[in-house]
Amino acid sequence: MFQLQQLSLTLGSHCVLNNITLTATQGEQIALIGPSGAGKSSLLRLLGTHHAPDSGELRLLDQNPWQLDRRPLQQLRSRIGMVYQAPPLPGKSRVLTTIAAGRLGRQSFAQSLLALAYPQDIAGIRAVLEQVQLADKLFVACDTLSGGQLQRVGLARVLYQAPDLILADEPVSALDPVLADKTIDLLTSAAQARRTTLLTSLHSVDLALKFFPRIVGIRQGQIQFDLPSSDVSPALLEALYAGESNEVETQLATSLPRGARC
Ligand SMILES: Nc1ncnc2c1ncn2[C@@H]1O[C@H](COP(=O)(O)OP(=O)(O)OP(=O)(O)O)[C@@H](O)[C@H]1O
Repeated sequence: MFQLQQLSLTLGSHCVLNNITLTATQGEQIALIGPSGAGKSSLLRLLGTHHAPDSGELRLLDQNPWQLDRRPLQQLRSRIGMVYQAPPLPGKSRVLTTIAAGRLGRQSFAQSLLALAYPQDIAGIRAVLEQVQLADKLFVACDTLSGGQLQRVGLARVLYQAPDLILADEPVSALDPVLADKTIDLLTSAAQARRTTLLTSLHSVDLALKFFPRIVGIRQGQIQFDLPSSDVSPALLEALYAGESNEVETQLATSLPRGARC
């Protein structure tokens, strides 16, 4: 499904990912945990092809995205679903249209225009909204929703897209604990039903251990452990989260000269 081999990423003058080796097979469900600034979002964005690595090898759905032309790269991206902490949804757009847009990458330009102007599959869109308990919001504009509701619309859009790989970055950060639990349950169940590979960053270690069979701990841009959840001990977690995130960022910022690479 994806393979990262000794991969490094520098953003600005920060070495944000350093020598990452990570593999996932089809249908695997992995939680990514670690302190703030550890590099979780950067790793997800790199897998989502928003960042190109400085060095190392990346295989994504059996392809190297950075060797593809524009059209095949677009097709590859349409097979990846990103769930964001704050989904970049167009405020004036209705929820119905926003969710219909989840499938645009798989359609022709003409089909896409038609689907946006006159969404056909209203029953299918309503069904995914029901899953995130927002069926009553089908026709409302996105800018009338709360942060937690927007997060769930973003998740519904990816469920509707039905991609081969879901990359979720803090998908429940705006939800209360009960709803967060239900939403991660839904995400993992939906992924399991379709054998979709799922990589999710989470600040809640409890949710990670409860729902994910495999846990990857990341700190200062490096993988600290990659273990079955049953093997993640309190000592490992203490070491992973030791110190302040500010300290981590300061160390990364000061350890490299401006413009340096990992
Ligand atoms: N565009 C950028 N330019 C320069 N540095 C960046 C950029 N994006 C992220 N960083 C830095 O990369 C490091 C990792 O950031 P990232 O957002 O991946 O961490 P994270 O583990 O997701 O943190 P959080 O849990 O707080 O969301 C941080 O030090 C951050 O300041």
